[in-house]
Amino acid sequence: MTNDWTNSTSMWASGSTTNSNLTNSTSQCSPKLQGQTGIWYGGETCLLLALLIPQTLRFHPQIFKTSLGAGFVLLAVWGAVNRCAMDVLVWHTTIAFVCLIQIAFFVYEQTLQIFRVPAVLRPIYKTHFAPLGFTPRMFRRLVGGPSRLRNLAQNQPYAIEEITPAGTSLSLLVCGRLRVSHKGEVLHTIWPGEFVDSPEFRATRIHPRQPFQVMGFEVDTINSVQFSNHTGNCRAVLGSARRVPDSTIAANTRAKGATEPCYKHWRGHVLKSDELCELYEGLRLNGITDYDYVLTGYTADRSFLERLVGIIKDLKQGNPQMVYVCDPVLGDTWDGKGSMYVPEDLLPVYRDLVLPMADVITPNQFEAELLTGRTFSTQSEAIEVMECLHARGPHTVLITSADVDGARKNDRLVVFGSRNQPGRRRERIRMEMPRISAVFVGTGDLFAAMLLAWLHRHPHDFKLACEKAVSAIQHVLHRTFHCARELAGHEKPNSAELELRMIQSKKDIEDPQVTLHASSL
Ligand SMILES: Nc1ncnc2c1ncn2[C@@H]1O[C@H](COP(=O)(O)OP(=O)(O)OP(=O)(O)O)[C@@H](O)[C@H]1O
Ligand SMILES: Cc1ncc(CO)c(CO)c1O
Repeated sequence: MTNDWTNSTSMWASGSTTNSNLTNSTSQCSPKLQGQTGIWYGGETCLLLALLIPQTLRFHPQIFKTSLGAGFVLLAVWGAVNRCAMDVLVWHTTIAFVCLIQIAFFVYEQTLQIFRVPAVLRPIYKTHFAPLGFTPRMFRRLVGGPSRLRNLAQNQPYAIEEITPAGTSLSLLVCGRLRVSHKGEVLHTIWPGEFVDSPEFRATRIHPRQPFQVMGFEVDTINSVQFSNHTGNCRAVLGSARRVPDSTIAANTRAKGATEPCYKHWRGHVLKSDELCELYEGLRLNGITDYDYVLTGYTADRSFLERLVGIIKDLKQGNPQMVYVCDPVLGDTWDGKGSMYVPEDLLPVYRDLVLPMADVITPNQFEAELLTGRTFSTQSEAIEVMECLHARGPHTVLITSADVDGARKNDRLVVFGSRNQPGRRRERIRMEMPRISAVFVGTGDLFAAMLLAWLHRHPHDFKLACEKAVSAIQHVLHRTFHCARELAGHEKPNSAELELRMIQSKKDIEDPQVTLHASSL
């Protein structure tokens, strides 16, 4: 044993000393010091252990570094007690020091970093992520970045079949429990630490351009007009400018002193009432007319509107639960003066035939006044007008933009809502917001679409549905305005620059942060 030791000592020394030194130093080593073989073997064993521990072991990196460090410490100690090997002492002390730093870093990562992970997420980290080799720092980056913590109130749904788009996210239940049910029947429970997905959902076609489809509705669209672009506010200035797709319109508009920009040209077609009937016939023949909602907007032709009323009647007969949401597009107020931008003979059709069929309507102030024959400039008058509209049929009325009590002068815009549904308490709300100094197009359409979607999601919370609908629109408009200004530089943004940023606002449409609150009246 002692002989072996002497041999191996010479081997260590041979790298750094000459043969004569070697002989010299070996001869100087006292037998007592040579007896420190235990330390040397201990050190070597630790190094061997570091190499041998399987990488699949849970704490492999820690054990590896610790036994490496311990091995080098022992070898350094051995170097210290053995005067013949100062170089061994220095070399191993350095390596041991490096190991020590690494171990300290590990300890810091594993113990201190974990405290920077939100307490509620620590169990998930320990059970799901630590075993995969995620450090707390990586986990923090994950939960702080692409994923987010969502709190659900008691009985608040996580996802609803047919509404929540399938396959857009994967979640892990952190605490509490979720019941999975289908048609009221409980299928199973999801417990903390289990993944939550919507695999049971039938895949819904999602086209991000369509706010409805983003919200999980499947939509069959019939274009009452097929235009190249939005005709915008030219209509409001020109009065009944329908079916005059002519560049002279824009020239005229500017000549009349319009302060806001609009597209100079537009081209396209208006769908004829016969064509509408043909399309409906196709749906009917295939038996695919079981709609939950129908939403109508811009219509430029009296006979088209009359046929539409017939179709709504037919659909309601087939499905008495079907909800008809109508945006009675008639005109708007421009520079304090209201004017119609559809033929005047549409007004009696809307008033006498459409309103009695409609469940929800979204007129602007001018349209509400036309439909009731009453103007309003105060809140109490607005309430009276909404009552008149209820009396004509719709249980839910939203006045999308109004100028009451001098709001316009202060660059503000008011939205009124009223719900008067049998079996429910009557509700009225008011929302007020700053008017953005730009003229957007398509906001009325977006309003009706958002209202339908959020009323569907929150059937028992009218106020919240209105808040979400209007907040979503405001997010879209603020983003649009901001982008348009950047594009326009020092100029005033034009119509093309002010096209609504729908795609960029997908998240705000799906889950709008409520930034505008409604007051109950
Ligand atoms: N300049 C603006 N500043 C702030 N919000 C606006 C502005 N223009 C429109 N909105 C938002 O859009 C919503 C719809 O308003 P808008 O007046 O365009 O509807 P509308 O006149 O009913 O549309 P339609 O042309 O379909 O009749 C408003 O409730 C408001 O939230
Ligand atoms: C052509 C046309 N004219 C007017 C309106 C009402 O904003 C719409 C709906 O946005 C439309 O499409």
